[in-house]
Amino acid sequence: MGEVDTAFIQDPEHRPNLSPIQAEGIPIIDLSPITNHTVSYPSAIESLVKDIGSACKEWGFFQVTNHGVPLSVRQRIEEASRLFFAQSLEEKSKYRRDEISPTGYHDGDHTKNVRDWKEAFDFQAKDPTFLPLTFDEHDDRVTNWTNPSPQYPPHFRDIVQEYISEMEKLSFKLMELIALSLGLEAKRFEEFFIKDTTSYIRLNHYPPCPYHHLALGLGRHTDAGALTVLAQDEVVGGLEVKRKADQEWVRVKPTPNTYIINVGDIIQVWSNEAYESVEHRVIVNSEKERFSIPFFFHPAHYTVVKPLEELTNEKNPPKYRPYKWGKFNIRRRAGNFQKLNVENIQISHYKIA
Ligand SMILES: O=C(O)CCC(=O)C(=O)O
Ligand SMILES: [Fe+2]
Repeated sequence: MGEVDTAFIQDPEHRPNLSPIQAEGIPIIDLSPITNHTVSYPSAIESLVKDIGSACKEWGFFQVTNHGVPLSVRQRIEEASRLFFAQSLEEKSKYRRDEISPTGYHDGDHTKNVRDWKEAFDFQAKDPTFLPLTFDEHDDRVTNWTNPSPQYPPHFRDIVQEYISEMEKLSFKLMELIALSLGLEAKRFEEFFIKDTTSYIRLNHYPPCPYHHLALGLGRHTDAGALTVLAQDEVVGGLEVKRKADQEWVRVKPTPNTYIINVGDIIQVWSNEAYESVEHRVIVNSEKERFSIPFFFHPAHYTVVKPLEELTNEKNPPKYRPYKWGKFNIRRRAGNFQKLNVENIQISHYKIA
């Protein structure tokens, strides 16, 4: 990534704190009541739903154990990610994302107009994925995105696809628990994700950064989708979450074979802010590289997102105007591509004042 480049330098108030607060409080939730089929007491599920509800309310984040995702599937994708990024830039650039085909390799992302110290590879869960061609509200044209197929490492596509299907299974289960925790039917959200999902996986590689005190691996942001399921590197931490209780950045300590879950902007809107999509960011390390793999669980592009009727009433009127998910999504992704002169699209733009 070359020499010191001012594009990476964060404003002083957004620079990392070099003696971070380690988060003890981010709840670790044991999913065995739903993954272990011998456990079928309603009371076990009931307390699980309660724990998920409190975590979503208090943190917007939680970690899961006994999640049912085979460790071997995770190890295979982690290995594939390492092998892919270890190649030369020339090789990786053969699979570079562009405005026409926005999946694949990229290393020039910006978050809030500051460049992120990382490289990444995006892979859609459905191939092809249908999305609006432009973010112009009046343009109904739809396009399809397909995934590139790197030659190396061997079986890359199969490995990634196998992992994605595990992530989808887990996400459907989590959405059921979240629905129950909001007092809704377990399958309330299912219809939005069954057909034409726009979910995708991102392989992230954060190389060591010589000016880690000035730059970030990924600038502060909320996730735009419904849910994110993140596999964080087991050794090199770096994810920081803005603690709702006091607005301090706290570091999420890596725990082997757990997934970090956070609710995204869509759940914030559906729940009419019962649950909030919390800001997070990634710190880089001066010596060690770090890898992570978020899975972004996203509905079909034509989904109109708005506060659910069951969760709003006269006393608690809708806090957001309806918006089309696909338009919002591609506008956000376009903003990450390059430096814009305007602020990137945020969910707050749809807030009813
Ligand atoms: O790398 C991480 O730990 C977090 C990544 C993330 O927040 C994102 O890609 O949206
Ligand atoms: Fe994120």
